[in-house]
Amino acid sequence: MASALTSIRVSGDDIEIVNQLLLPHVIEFIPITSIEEAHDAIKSMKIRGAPAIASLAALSLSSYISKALKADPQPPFLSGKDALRKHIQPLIDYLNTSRPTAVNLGAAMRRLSALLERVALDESVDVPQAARQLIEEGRAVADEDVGRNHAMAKLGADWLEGRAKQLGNDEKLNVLTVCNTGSLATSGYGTALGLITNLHETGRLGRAYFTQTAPYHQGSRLTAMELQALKIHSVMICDTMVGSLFQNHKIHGVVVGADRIAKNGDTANKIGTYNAAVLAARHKIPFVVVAPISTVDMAIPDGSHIPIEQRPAIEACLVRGAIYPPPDKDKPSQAVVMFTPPGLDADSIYNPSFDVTPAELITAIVTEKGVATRKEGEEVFSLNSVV
Ligand SMILES: CSC[C@H]1O[C@H](OP(=O)(O)O)[C@H](O)[C@@H]1O
Repeated sequence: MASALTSIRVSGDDIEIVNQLLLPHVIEFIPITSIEEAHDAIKSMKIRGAPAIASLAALSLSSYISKALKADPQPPFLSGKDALRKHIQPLIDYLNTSRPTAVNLGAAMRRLSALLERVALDESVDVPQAARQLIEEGRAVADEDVGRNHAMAKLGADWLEGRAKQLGNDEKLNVLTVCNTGSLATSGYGTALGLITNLHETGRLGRAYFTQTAPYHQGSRLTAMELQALKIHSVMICDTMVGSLFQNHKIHGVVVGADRIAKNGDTANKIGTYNAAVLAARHKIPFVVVAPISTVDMAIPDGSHIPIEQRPAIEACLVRGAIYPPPDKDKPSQAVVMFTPPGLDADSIYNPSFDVTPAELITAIVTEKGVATRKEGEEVFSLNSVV
């Protein structure tokens, strides 16, 4: 199978991430040696993608505890259960502030907080054992990701093929995706891009279309690179061309990832997803969300409760070059081009990083547990069977 790119590399306590701000022109792995560096990498989008940022946050906590134990078998925060809880919980809370919309990060941090609470209260577990359990749990968050991506990819691919056949289609499937949901957005294989990869590997894929996904260009910079590495024949379109594509080409499905799915199925995903969903409904094209169970937030009733991250105005003004971030006085970058006249400031730019697609525009929601569809005449989902 063709190699795919890797978002995170782990060797014992050592963590490296590929700096996604430099892709596709520069492939540079940078070490993440502290909780603060992990937080910065997520916030600045050196690493992005809902599952990938959850994995990095969890791994960075594991590495922190493991390295502290190796440096000093009795670090102060291991002097007792209370000290452990008082030291570790603020680190978990801090990691959770790095980006607001993707719920996978919050789910991973809640999972580690719950374990911390359990071991702190469990008198049968001593402090070193508690520390080891936290280390293992953080690593498990990342390790579990690839297997579930393969599972949801197959479930989604099989469902999409079945739906296409129901609609009288026996050709290979042409699908459109938005943003990047592959190995660079996860711990491997991907979610929506995993579904496309499964269709390719099983000889069921016609053509994969993807949008550039301005302003961060996850499509033209990252998805293009991943599909090339996977040797999948694909076609890139500008975000504004989705309607024309649907008017002039046979598309059997739109498959996208998610950052947070509300209890009723409303889904927050990369900006531009809602546009594609409205156009897919107009053209009666199945619209499929592919995401792990950790993306579903059953605590919120609908999409109006999902926090939408507003990104810095400067990011919306740049034509992506080889080198990002924007040039600064110490390191003038030769590759970044300002796309707008100077002087545009935060009040002149609207730059939400995500939008919310209402459940009524979504045909199916796929997790590693199954495929949910809306009941006939229903505008919302019941997701209990897939979480
Ligand atoms: C499987 S990645 C999910 C989700 O994350 C991406 O956002 P970002 O690149 O800003 O982290 C995009 O919305 C993907 O669909």
